[in-house]
Amino acid sequence: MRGMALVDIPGSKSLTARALFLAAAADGVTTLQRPLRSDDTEGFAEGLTRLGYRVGRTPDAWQVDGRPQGPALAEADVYCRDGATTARFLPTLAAAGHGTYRFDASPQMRRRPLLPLTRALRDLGVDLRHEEAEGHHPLTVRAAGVEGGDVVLDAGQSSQYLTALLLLGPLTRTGLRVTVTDLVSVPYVEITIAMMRAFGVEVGREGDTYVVPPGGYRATTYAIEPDASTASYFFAAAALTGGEVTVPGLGGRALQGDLGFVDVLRRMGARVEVGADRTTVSGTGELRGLTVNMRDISDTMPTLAAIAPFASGPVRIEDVANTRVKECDRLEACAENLRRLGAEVATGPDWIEIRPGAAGSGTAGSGARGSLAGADIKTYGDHRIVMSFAVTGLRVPGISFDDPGCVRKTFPGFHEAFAELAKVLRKDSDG
Ligand SMILES: O=C(O)C1=C[C@@H](OP(=O)(O)O)[C@@H](O)[C@H](O)C1
Ligand SMILES: C=C(OP(=O)(O)O)C(=O)O
Repeated sequence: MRGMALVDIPGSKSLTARALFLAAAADGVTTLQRPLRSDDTEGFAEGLTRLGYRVGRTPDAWQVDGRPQGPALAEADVYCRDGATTARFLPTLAAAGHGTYRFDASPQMRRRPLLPLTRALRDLGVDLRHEEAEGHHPLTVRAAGVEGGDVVLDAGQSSQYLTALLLLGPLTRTGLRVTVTDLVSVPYVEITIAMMRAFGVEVGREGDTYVVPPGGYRATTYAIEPDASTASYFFAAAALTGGEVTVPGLGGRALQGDLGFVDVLRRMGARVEVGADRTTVSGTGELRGLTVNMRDISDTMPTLAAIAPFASGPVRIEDVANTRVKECDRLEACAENLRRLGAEVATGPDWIEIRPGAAGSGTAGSGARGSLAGADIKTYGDHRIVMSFAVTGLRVPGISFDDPGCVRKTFPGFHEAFAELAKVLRKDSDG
């Protein structure tokens, strides 16, 4: 019998970060139900606390006292850890207040860019200075409120720049018009707009221009969906092993574009059912190669790369240049680790191609089950490298990680949860 599992996935990082921003900026007290408890989101909540917001936390819900006028403290020092949402959204929130706010981040996050966002904030009159490298943390915002107006933004590296500005819009005196010259990860902007609506703000669109009215946010009670990027590892596990995984709470109504990863698995041969409020992926034994554009869902690129050697044909993932400026250079990290396992891989500026089976094994086209060998995966402190190659580990014994704990960024309990799933999948394939 095939292994069947119902997997409870923790809350979405992206929804939790946005909800914390919106709650802090809203007029009134907001309750977030089922927020993600992980290093990124706890870092975000801690950052709010450092700015003087009150964030009450119980295991199942967080409560935030909104302050439409901005941070309660006139001075603060905020450490954003590894979280890009924290490092990009919080200085933007602070800009709407009055005071001097310094932001720093981990060495990993310090390396990641934010210049297009800080330039746009400066264009809007915000006094923002980078302390060391231009366009990187640490930085200081001397905030005196934001008037609003028109701004042009290149969000070709990260949609988070646009999200930050959209979230800021209702806190400006006259509203914001943001014209984008380029944009990646579009579904994340759609999440932002949908969540702003839930907090009482309607974002308009005129071609490439996003129009945000002034007037502030309304507090609410907001339930966080399970994290669709996290769910990708569990869905991939089903497709890879011939098992079946159902994730409740993520279905047709979900806001997150990363649930679209199941469409990739469907194209490869898995059976996929997306209900209104749950999604099931069943492996069929077939895993076909494909060429796929992952510009919209690039957090799931490593998930696909990690199962790609088991496909019957080449897997080519395109238009994912911005995965080079995530927690690590994910295209090279995936390629390097796949090669450590013995797979044949090529990369270009914005693509990766993985050939079936092991390099030089002459088994191309057979899926080469079993021909890869275990290795110590170099994680570069990237949670997604660990979680992705844990999926590979369902078929390749002897995989270990130089930093397994970095999953704390989005899913501290990942290893326990994944071991549970592996047990279910293994038990049923044994018996
Ligand atoms: O807005 C967000 O919550 C996110 C946007 C995406 O980043 P980019 O827009 O930089 O691709 C995604 O990779 C990240 O994990 C979360
Ligand atoms: C890229 C990621 O995170 P962030 O940009 O929010 O740090 C991620 O979670 O894969």
